[in-house]
Amino acid sequence: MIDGAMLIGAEARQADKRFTSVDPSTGKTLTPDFSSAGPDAVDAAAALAAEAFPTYAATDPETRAAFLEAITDEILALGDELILRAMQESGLPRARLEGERGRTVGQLKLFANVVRQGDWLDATIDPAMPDRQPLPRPDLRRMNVALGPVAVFGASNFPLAFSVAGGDTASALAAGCPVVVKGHPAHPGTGELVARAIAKAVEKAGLPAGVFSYLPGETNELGGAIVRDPRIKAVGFTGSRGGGMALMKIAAERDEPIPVYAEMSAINPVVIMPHALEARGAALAPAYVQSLTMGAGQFCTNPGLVLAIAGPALDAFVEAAGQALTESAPTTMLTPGIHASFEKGVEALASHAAVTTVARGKVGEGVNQAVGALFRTDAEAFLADRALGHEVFGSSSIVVACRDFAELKKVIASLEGQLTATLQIDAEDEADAKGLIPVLADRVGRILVNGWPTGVEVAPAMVHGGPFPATSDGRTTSVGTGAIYRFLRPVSLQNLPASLLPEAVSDANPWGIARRLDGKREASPR
Ligand SMILES: NC(=O)C1=CN([C@@H]2O[C@H](COP(=O)(O)OP(=O)(O)OC[C@H]3O[C@@H](n4cnc5c(N)ncnc54)[C@H](O)[C@@H]3O)[C@@H](O)[C@H]2O)C=CC1
Ligand SMILES: O=C(O)CCC(=O)C(=O)O
Repeated sequence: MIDGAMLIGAEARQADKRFTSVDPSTGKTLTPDFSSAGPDAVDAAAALAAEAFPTYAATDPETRAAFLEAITDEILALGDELILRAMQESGLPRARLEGERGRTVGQLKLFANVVRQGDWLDATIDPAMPDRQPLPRPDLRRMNVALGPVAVFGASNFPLAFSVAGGDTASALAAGCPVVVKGHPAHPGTGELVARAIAKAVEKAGLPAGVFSYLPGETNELGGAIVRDPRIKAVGFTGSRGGGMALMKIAAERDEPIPVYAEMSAINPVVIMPHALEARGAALAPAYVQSLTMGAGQFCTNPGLVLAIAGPALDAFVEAAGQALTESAPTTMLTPGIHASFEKGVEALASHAAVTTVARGKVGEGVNQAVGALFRTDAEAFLADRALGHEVFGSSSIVVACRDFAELKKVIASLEGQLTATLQIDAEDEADAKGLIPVLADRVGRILVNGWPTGVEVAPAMVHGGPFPATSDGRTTSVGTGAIYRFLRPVSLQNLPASLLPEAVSDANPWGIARRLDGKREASPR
């Protein structure tokens, strides 16, 4: 059911102030209208979350894992209503949204297994050494504990997998943190459906209602009020650099500053190494254009920058890429605002004196259509104007021709922090590529070879992060099992009698988790 409510724990409430969403493919306003949550709702949701925190954080792994799995059941039970609403609100096609639902459910299940397996607790026991000279060693036991209620800002470009029940929510709930979601105003109906599914799972699991609340709204005041609330202890965010920075500032200025894990902007350099360029430059073009234009280019992993050494092989690549882009179909963007900012970004590049427009995609009928754009410049111009390295969110990319390898390295070193870097290499390029790895690792969260950066695997070894401004904290990842560590902190317990020890570090190990005992990894009892 969608009736425009906000969810304060189990309670669906309507706010007097309302907002609407639009179908970006038609520009028409959708029904119903939605509650625009105000300060009272923030206060009530944060109070419930704080009340729920001690009980929820103390749940045993099996209870918490079963709850995460119950959320997946409730999401799947929404059936086609969820997909149809998400299609209407985002302009994304059915197949993409069905895939995204699969990813959302898969992420929750993955975190359920993570919770059961127990490595996230990092349980570490250094037994007492009462006879040690010159001083005895105390009994020390360390484990991770949940931070407290977490605010989650869903992303517009993944209305399921990075939104209400997305990776931030899944990892925070897995860590034992209640979640207050600030719903993205571009897909409030989708958000409400998923929020109601989570609330049902909370109820069925017999957990305190404050484990999850959902606050829809279109104002910056709402987001600010959630982050300012003293009961909120961490923030997960995916969106614009401006939005992420604003929330970081608010969080830092609180009486008690809190961490903000914001994933913001990136242009994801692709380096085509000389032998690969020579041998198969033109052949690389179609896959590059496909990665660039997929989903109207609305991925933070979109390949927005190509670096290579100038010459006939690069010219052939650019020509083939231009040709492929010319044939690319226009695609509906997520919101009128995102479309307008894409057009503005493309216009700024197109009118730049040092930039050539190589090609544009097909122009279509209708509103909010992304027409792909490919540009070319040289390294000197790129290095002289930082604006050329700013993200244009959508299917826009710029090829930078470098004089030689030294200049190419200079361009890489000049880049802001990025989510990804891609190397296209042949066997003969490997020696030079090896030298680039540390330079790239200094700038990005993920380095990939002979692939394309869009499409992030949800896996234990994934890093979807990177130095600022790709994210606000390059020590973390927002995708994959590592995302749980953003919402945990270590606590050391010294000389506690057995009766006071939490299960995770008690001698009996009733949860059967793998631990580190006296510096050595214990064999996993599982
Ligand atoms: N890094 C990424 O993955 C993504 C980046 N973007 C970028 O963001 C632009 C706009 O897209 P949106 O999804 O609308 O992102 P946005 O950053 O404008 O909004 C994201 C969420 O943060 C809230 N918010 C934004 N600014 C705020 C502020 N100053 N104070 C409090 N709350 C605030 C919004 O209400 C929304 O819930 C795109 O054109 C693109 O450049 C968008 C989607 C994903
Ligand atoms: O490419 C993907 O699968 C994920 C990209 C992403 O995280 C984003 O666009 O926000």
